[in-house]
Amino acid sequence: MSRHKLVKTLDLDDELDDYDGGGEYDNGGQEAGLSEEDQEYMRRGTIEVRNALPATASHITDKQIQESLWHYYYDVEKAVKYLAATLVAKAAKAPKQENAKVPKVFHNMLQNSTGCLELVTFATFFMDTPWLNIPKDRETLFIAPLHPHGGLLGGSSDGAPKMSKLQALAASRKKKAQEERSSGTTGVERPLSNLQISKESSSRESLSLASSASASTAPQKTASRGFPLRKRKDPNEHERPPKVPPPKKELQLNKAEIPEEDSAVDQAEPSAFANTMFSNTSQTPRQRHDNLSSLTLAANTISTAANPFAGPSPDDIVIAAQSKAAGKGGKGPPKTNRQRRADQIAAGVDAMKLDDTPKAKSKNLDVLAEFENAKSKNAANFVVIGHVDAGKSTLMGRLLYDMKVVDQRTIERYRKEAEKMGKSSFALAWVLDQGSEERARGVTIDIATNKFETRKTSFTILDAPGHRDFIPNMIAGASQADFAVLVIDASIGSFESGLKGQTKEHALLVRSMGVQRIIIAVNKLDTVDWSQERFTEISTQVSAFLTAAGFLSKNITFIPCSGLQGDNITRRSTEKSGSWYQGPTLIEELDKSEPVTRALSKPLRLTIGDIFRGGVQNPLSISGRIEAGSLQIGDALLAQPSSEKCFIKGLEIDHETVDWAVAGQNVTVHLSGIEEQHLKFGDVLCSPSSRIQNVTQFSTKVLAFEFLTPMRIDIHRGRLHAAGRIKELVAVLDKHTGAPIGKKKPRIVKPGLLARVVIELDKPIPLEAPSRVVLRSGGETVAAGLLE
Ligand SMILES: Nc1nc2c(ncn2[C@@H]2O[C@H](COP(=O)(O)OP(=O)(O)OP(=O)(O)O)[C@@H](O)[C@H]2O)c(=O)[nH]1
Repeated sequence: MSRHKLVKTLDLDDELDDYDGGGEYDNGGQEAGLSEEDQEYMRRGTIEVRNALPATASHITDKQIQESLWHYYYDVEKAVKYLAATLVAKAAKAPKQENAKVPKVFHNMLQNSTGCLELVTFATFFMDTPWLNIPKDRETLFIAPLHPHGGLLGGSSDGAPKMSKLQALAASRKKKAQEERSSGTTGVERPLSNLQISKESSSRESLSLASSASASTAPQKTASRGFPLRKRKDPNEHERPPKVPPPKKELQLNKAEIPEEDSAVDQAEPSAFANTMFSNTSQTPRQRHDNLSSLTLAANTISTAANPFAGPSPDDIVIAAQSKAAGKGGKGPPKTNRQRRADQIAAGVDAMKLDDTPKAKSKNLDVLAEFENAKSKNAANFVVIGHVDAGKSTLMGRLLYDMKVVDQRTIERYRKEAEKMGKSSFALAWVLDQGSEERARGVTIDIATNKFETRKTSFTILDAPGHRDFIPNMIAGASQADFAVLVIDASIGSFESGLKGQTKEHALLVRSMGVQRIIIAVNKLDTVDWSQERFTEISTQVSAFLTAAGFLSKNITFIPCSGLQGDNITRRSTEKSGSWYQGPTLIEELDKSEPVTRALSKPLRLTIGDIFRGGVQNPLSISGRIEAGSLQIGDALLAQPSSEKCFIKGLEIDHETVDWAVAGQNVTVHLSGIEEQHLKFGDVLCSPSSRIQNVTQFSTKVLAFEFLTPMRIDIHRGRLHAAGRIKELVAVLDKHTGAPIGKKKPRIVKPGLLARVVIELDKPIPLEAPSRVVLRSGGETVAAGLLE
């Protein structure tokens, strides 16, 4: 039978007849609403209650007994107790008085349901509830507050018998202020006079304010390591008369142009805040800084301008008293309010970084000439890619161990710790997987970098995570790589599943990001008894795929190995069954790396890979790879997209202090004149004279990995991730010539096709041709390509 038929056969009237309305019983006739069973209970209960009640309860009606029985679910004992306590005991008292205590609302409520409320009170109604029968000696004693609250928090203090000291203090200030105002002292003069910071308190402030005007001498480099120390303050500085800062524009205006309080109300000057928010947007960052600092000053001024609080606030008094009490024998006398205010201003100004003069003097080196003369080793970065658990970290751990970068003792320690976690096989991987989550999960999460050197080359390893969830981190690593090492798990089943998984995706990604050379480590060959057949099978399949992906055969090398056992990594395999391989070991193949061409003479581009605080006096530092150009200590930099200027205070390469660095090097830069909030991963540092532009739209030639339509996407360029959308599919392109083919503006681009698309970004980001970008959507890589 269909559901419709079922519905049709329902007789609504019948259904409604059966419905009793959900109520407990009919008010009009209780008996009428009771089932036969209930009626029997009620009859018997009434008799039992009647018998149990004392003779003095003869006035209690059957209806009242039945009400109580109904209420107590036919519990005779409770009903008797209730009736005795209410109707018998209270009968002696004046019913009028009792009723007067029952709130009307309660009357009504009971009237509706029981009709016998005139004898019920709150106390009696709930008297049988156990939590109310508390012995007298255990009852809580409520003590009403001595004085009602009032005054400061908005309540009226009228009628309050006493005021607290704080309230009294505030009230007296308010009064005093009103008196002052009526006697002619304007609210503007006071803050201005407050700005004349007293000699004894203003050394910090004057230092901060004056420092913007005076160019500081470049600090000397520390002899030890890291980067130059901040310029030490003159120890006698605080004894000198303070340099009074040049008055700020807004404040001068206040003083000169507000003659009368009334007119000030009518024709108020724009506030510092308004100036900052609505002034010409074309102003320089420095001007914005100035405005902001004015804002801070004004904010401090405003806080002191409110006359009732011109003196120490009640909080100040309490804090001062506390510090006095706590600070007996402490660090000197508590500061006065004025001193504290001066400190606040100084801190505010400090925070605004008025002083963005370089902290380090440039040696004005000819960096390119220095680089030529240095005859440094060839340097190469390689990214280690492959499907999850292919053995990438283990292989690199082995390499570092064999190259004596990591010692035996460390490996033993890792082995013991890993054993405790039931992951002893991961001991070598722990050399790179340093994070506790990585170790606990046995999975690489973020790029791990490490270094080792051969006679010819200084290598930087970028160990990428294999898990698909961390592909953005892999992209970040790949963007810094000169070539790639693709690790493949040769064990049965793993190679096959890896090929479907990230083996192909990673290889495609690195190729799309400009990597041309790839070394394939066919790993875990120990698990297939060094089968040459397996090695050949894997090599053939992968080679076909890689050439299709655009790698030239001459740039593809296969090496059979076992990272866990160390075969063919830095030494030839000692396995008999592996003797068929006579090719190079991994390290020999790595050492064949050609010197990488560096964009030395191009404008500086340094993408921020990491931001941290550390080192002497906690400077703000970043690290990343210089993609183009060069830099040296003392250079001015511009951070994009924030367009904030900063200065190089110190430089480090491989934990060694250096004076300069060039394209291709991974560098740590200690910065001055910039706050952390103006920097993000993926931001670009450039030279202010040849800045990278922030863009909101760009055209790119991409290889589609998935179907492309006008859709939302994430754009990845190294560490830079940004949200945006494919605004337009311009054309499908010929893979060899790059010329448009088919119809213009296709509605969809199929996987495997090359296409030109226009991307629109949600926010401006620093991008320029010929950057390589990866487009991802819903956790999938949908395309990768080159900015045009
Ligand atoms: N038998 C054998 N096992 C290996 C070899 N290399 C790695 N393994 C094991 O494979 C597992 C995964 O190794 P990892 O080095 O963490 O793999 P990974 O590719 O770095 O993993 P993700 O970075 O998380 O993708 C560990 O249990 C290793 O001990 C090898 O050559 N032979």
